[in-house]
Amino acid sequence: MTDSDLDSNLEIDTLSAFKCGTIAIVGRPNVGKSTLLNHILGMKLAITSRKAQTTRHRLLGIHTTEDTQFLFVDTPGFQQKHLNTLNKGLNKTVTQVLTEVDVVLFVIEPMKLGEADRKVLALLSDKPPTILVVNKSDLMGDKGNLLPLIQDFDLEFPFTDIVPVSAKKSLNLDELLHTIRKYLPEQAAIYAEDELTDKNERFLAAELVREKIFRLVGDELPYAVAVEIEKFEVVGNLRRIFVAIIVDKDSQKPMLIGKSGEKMKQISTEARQDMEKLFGGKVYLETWVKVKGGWADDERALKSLGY
Ligand SMILES: Nc1nc2c(ncn2[C@@H]2O[C@H](COP(=O)(O)OP(=O)(O)OP(=O)(O)O)[C@@H](O)[C@H]2O)c(=O)[nH]1
Repeated sequence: MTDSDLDSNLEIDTLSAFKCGTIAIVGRPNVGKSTLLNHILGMKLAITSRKAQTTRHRLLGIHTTEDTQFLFVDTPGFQQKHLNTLNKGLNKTVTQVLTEVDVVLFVIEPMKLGEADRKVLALLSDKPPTILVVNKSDLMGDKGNLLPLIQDFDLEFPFTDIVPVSAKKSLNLDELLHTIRKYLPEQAAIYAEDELTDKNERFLAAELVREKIFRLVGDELPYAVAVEIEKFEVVGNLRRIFVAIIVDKDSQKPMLIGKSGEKMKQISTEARQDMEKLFGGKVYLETWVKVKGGWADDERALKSLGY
């Protein structure tokens, strides 16, 4: 075997080494973080059980390819308005998560950075490599417009890479994954490929209701809301699920329930449809709102609700 044979063998080894690591997706509301994750995961479920996981952080989704396992971790929303115990805990978690992952994706829309973007940017350190993901590139008519923007961004933060994508149209997502891969450590996969759906259904049902509340009710309420599965019965292919949505104060009830119960109905319908898709069978879902005064300030209550 010649030296050059050896070199090329080494090269093949490095190229095919399996990589596996954690990624956090951050950005101000509405830039398309969830859409991006859902499209990377191929519309598979973007949540997994927090109980059965072996990584330190709560996982949102796993994407496994031939040579890489991408573990997307949750960074609970950064809140400044209401600093109760829960929110303080969440803020601490987000900054901690952002120093512990292997790569951070900072997502923006193709326009100059605004105040809300800068608030998120202020949470980042230059420790894990941070990729600037310019989402919604499909909305940009002339690609040349991106250049002056990129020069601006470069001055604001030492991004390691800049990748334009369209999450909604699944454009350039392969390039993004390829860029992320560069920064993941070489190690074997932590999860089996089918792990994503092999989770506790009670937990997943609660997550789906929580997700709908986040989506359908304004910005302020969700941090004062917890979701408790009171009963979960399986009868043949039918699941009967009874869910209490817990709020802090009576005054928060109308926000959730909406005019003549419209909001609550929408939350339940959309959550039920997702559950049926996920569980592959019919779901009977009953939801109601319960007031538990001061729950967000009571650390013991938080623990009992799984925070
Ligand atoms: N045109 C276009 N719209 C997009 C794209 N990605 C996301 N959107 C839209 O942008 C809106 C916000 O997307 P989300 O994925 O909910 O944004 P998010 O950052 O997760 O928002 P929060 O949950 O509020 O933090 C939705 O209406 C998406 O359909 C894209 O690539 N192109």
